[in-house]
Amino acid sequence: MTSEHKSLAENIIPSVQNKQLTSSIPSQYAYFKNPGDSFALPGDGIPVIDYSLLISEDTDQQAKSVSELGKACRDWGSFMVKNHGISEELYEAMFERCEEFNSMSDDEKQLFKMKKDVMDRIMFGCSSINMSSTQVRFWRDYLKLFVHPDFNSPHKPAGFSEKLLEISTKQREVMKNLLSGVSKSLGVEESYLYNIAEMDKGMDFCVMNIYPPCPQPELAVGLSPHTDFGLLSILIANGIGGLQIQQNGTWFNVKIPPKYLMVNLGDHMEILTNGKYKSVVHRAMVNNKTTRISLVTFYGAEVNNFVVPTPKFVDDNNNPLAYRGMKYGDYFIADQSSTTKGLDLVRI
Ligand SMILES: O=C(O)CCC(=O)C(=O)O
Ligand SMILES: [Fe+2]
Repeated sequence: MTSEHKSLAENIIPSVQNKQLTSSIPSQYAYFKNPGDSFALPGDGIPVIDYSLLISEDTDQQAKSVSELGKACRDWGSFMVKNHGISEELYEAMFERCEEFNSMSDDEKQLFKMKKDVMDRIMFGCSSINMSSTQVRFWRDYLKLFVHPDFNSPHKPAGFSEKLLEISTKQREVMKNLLSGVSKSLGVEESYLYNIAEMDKGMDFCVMNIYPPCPQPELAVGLSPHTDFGLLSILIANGIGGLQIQQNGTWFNVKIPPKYLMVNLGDHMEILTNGKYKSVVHRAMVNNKTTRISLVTFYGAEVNNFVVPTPKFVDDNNNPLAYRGMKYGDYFIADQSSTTKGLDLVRI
């Protein structure tokens, strides 16, 4: 078993479970150089979209919500969603299963490690997926799953797969309505983004991030700054803070209230809109008290869909073509496995 396939718990935590020995992290996990580098302001101004209004039959209410959504996409590239109709109990039950997964022995978890490449339908691992592409290790374990068009999930712990399927199905509906709202906010037909990216056959990629308590949280990082691939990502966490998003160069702490979803616009929203809406830069912090778990689903195009800026958002004067086209599957593979990542793969 190579060390990157072991979980953090197996690699590091047993040796630090005895708290007397736990004062420092191994040097390859030291990310922040200065104590102020992880500073962020309170994210109280992060927009909140009322989903019930977005899908309301009342056209005035809906138009108001669409306009707020457009502003959130332009100003932040991210927003929270309330009144989405998915029960808090379902998410709580899911996080219980996530904790059970985390408590399984390393040998059990290794059943799900990457066997071939980043297109493996189920992948468990530690730190980042391709160790050679990041110099510093991330303080996290992950379980990556393709959940659409075919649904994949570990067969244990009991109930994990059932709860995840229920969440995937319900969130897909929310994603579809959010894309309708975003399309309307762009002045195009409501099914525009969904159809152009062939989202009915779209690749939904779900990642469970597990960030164990860290003895030096001011030095380590759970995930370094990045943007997500796909049109948008829906993120929930087990009530523990750690996510930070960047707006105009300033970092903000995200506190996701229970019953809310966090939504981040992804690179393919930026590409399709030729930069009118930007994917949001974000990172994950760790703490020294509690294991934080986040569950993120990246909603992207059909794997063979050639994603290219929409002509409507390109003109020779103020909006020259800013990104070259690339097949979604190729972008995903490159982003996950090469040193060139994210929009640098396609920026003109
Ligand atoms: O755990 C978080 O809050 C962030 C996770 C994330 O950004 C990701 O998985 O891409
Ligand atoms: Fe992310």
